[in-house]
Parts: sequence; C-alpha cells; structure tokens
Amino acid sequence: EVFTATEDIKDILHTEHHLVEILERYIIVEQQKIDLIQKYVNIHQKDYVEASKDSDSYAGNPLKAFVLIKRMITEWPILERLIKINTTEAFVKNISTTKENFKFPLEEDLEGTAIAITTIQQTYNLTTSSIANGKLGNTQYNLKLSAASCFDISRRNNRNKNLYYAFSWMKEAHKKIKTDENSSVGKSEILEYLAYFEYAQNNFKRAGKYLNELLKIDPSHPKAFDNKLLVKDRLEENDDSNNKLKPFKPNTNQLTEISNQVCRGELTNALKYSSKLKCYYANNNNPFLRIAPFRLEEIYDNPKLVVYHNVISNATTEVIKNLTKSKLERADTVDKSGEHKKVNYRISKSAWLTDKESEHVDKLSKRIHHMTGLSMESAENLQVVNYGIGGHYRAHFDFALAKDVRTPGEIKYGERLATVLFYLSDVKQGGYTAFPSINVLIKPKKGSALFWYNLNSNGESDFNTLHVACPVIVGSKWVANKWIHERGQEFLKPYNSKQ
Ligand SMILES: O=C(O)CCC(=O)C(=O)O
Ligand SMILES: [Fe+2]
Repeated sequence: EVFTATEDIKDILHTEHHLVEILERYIIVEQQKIDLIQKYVNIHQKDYVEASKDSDSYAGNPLKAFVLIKRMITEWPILERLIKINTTEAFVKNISTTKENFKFPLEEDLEGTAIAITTIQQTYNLTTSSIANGKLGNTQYNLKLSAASCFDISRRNNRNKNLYYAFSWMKEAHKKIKTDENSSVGKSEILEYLAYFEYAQNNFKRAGKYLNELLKIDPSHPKAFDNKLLVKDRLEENDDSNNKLKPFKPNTNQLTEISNQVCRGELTNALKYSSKLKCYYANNNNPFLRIAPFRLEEIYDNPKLVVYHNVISNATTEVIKNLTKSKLERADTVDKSGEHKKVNYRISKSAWLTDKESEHVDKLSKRIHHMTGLSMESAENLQVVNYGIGGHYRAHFDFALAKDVRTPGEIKYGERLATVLFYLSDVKQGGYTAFPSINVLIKPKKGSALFWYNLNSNGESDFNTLHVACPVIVGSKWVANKWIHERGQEFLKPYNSKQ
C-alpha cells in the first residue's frame, strides 16, 4: 500500500501524471481520426446539398460524377480502414503496463487515508466542517471535499464502528449536497443514513424529520415508510427512559486521550522545544569536538532528555533518505507468537541501514559515539522511517516490556539503554514527538537529534520515557532511530554522567 509513507504518495502523483500523458496522446490520435471522418462528411454534405437542387444535372456532369465516384472508390476504403484501426487496444495495453510498472493505489489506501483524516481530526480536535472546507489546523488549503467524499468518509467510519465521526461526516455531506448538483451520491442515501444515526441516538424527532424529507423527494422509498412508522411508535411510547438522548461519543481511552492532549500542546506546563533547561556547547572532553562542539539543549533531567542541534548535515540526511527509498517496508510489530503484523497504530514505512552500507551511515554511528559517550558495540543498525498520511506511532516504550518476547539481540546485548532519534526532515504541521508522562513536546527540526535514556541509573526500565509520534497533519516526516543497548557500556559508566 502507499498511504503508509508519503514518499510513496509522490509515486502515485507520477503514476497519474503518466496516465494523463497517455490519455493526451490517445486524444490526439482519436481526434485526428474524427477530423478526417468529419472532413469526408462535410464534403459529401456540401455536394449533396448542391445535387439535391437538381440531381439530374449533377449526375450528368462528367466532372462532378468523376469526383463523386473517385471519392467512393479511393477515399471511402481509406476511411473504412481508418475507422477499423484499433487505437483502443494499444491504449489499453499502455494503461495496463503502466499499472504493472508504476505504483497504483488500492482500495486499502483509500480506507487508510480516510481513517488518517479521522485520526488527525480526533487528535487535534478539528471540526468536520473546517476539514471538509480545506482547513487543516490553522492553515487554509485551496481544496473543498465534495458531498460524495464526505459521504464516503462517513460510511467508512460507520463500518469501523466510529459512529461519532460517521454521523458528523454524514451531516457534512447533507450540507454539501445542497450546493452540489451533479453529485454522484444521492440526497436520499444521505437522508436514510442520517435518520438511522438519529434513531440510534434516541433522537426520534429528528429521525422523523429526516424520514419526512426523504419521503418528500422519494415517496416510494422502500424503507422510509416502514421506518417512519417505527419512529412514530417510539415517539408515542411516552417512555422517558426510552426517549433519553444517547449522543455518540468518539471512541477513545485514557492513554489516547492523554497522548492527544500532549500532541495538541494542551497539557499544563508542557515543556516546549525552546523552553530551555540549559543550553551549551558540549565537547565531551573529546579532542575532535573542541573545534566543532555539539550545540546541546537539556530538555529534561529525569529521565535525561537532550536535543543536539544541527548534528547531521543536509547532505547526509539526503544520502540516508535516498539509500532507504527503495527498501521502505510497512512498519509492523511482532506479536506474542512471533508473527509480524501490520497495525493501524503505527503508520509508517521503514528500513534498516548498516554501517557497512555507506560511509555516511558509518560516520553517523561514530558521531553518535562522540555525542553520547556511549559505545556503539551493541547498537542496532540505523532504522530509517518515513511516516505516511496521518503517520503516527501510538504511546510506547522503546524497551521491551516484561510480557514481550525477547529477540536474540536483546538477550545478547541487554535492553535498549538509550535512544537517539534523528529528525531527517522538518514537518509542515504536526508530527511532534511527545512524552505524555513528563509533558514534553518536541517539534521535528531537520538535522537535530533527540537523545534519552530508557533505563534509569539502576538499569531499570524508566516508564517516564513513554513517548508518542503525534500524527503528521501536513508534510513528510522522516526520522532515524539508533538504539544503543546495555552491553559495552560497563566501563563507561554512562548512567550518572552529568556534564
Ligand atoms: O518519530 C517519532 O517522533 C518517534 C518515533 C519512535 O518513537 C520510534 O520509532 O520508536
Ligand atoms: Fe520510540
């Protein structure tokens, strides 16, 4: 699928462009054909008008007869052949090779993108109307969704039992259909859904209202009449408990709620990227770094969380992204049985790069050693990630939990002691890294890196390192993870190393 990495969406844009070029060529060829046929028709009609005035003298004129016969003998066969030339076949073949050789979206991409819109909406508290009219966050884009698109998003939410948003998008479709005359979705379909949603919320009055509206435009609607009787019964029951409204609520849970709040920057005293604990140039007593020390910003003390500014050059970020592009695979998680599973709480594609693969990757590992003072002996390869539409990763720890199965690497090298998270791109809107337990929110900045310890000074899992990749609203987010394990750090005593 393509929606899980914005890099792949770019390919889709190229695919459509290529298809349109084929269409343009097809139009030219067909147009030439039509033009020639039209020319023949015109000549005939001109002659015919003249001949019908006096067909005897027309037919008796040797010159006119010659021209007519010649046209029939020589030009008609050409025309016949021309009409028979099958330009469609080559065209169809061209289209299907394009579909084979270019990336083409699937139904699951449409589904994934619709879900992504709802995720963005829920995380950032955006109204359906504003999104449907092209507004994302504080930015107005030049795009309005049609009634049919709103209807589609509603139905997908309905199928996923996300009734709050299904209802909201259907109301939006209803609003839009009033001005959308050539809509591919009918007003009666929308009204039928709205009546059903109102009924499900015990709002029988409104359900009745929608059914009346439906019967007005479609008096023989197969279900509307029966449903109206049902609604009437419920209204006449006069049973209070029955008539209590049960408004839909967004599906959520406490952890999602807190994650969303921190992603929105709403948690009280949430530390922002620029709120400085301390900012200084570090050289870690490394002679290399005395010349070009790292610009380091301390964000949090316990767990230790720091940002290194401008730690990776533009050239290196581009090389790393390019090395990754052909290898990107949908991020999955490994379940208890050891099976890889695609999950909707992690919308991204990723690939691993080894130090051997490129001197840029190798240099980066050495740089991490100089930055952190930690040994790279037990570090994992570099994981490069490109997020997709609404790309995110729900609240998680980078260390394994007690219930998780340990990978052979984890058994051999110990836990993920520390994480270095490089930002390989800026993100236009959204896509922050958030730490709900300590109210820290970090805005991705191309070239900087976030570093934190996952284990406390006793080597125990630090649950305050819980973190989220907040949904990307607009933009392409690229990051790279380097996980450093316990093994190899024994003599470095990194735990208590205070600068
Ligand atoms: O992309 C981010 O902001 C965080 C990524 C992350 O936590 C991970 O990949 O483990
Ligand atoms: Fe993580």
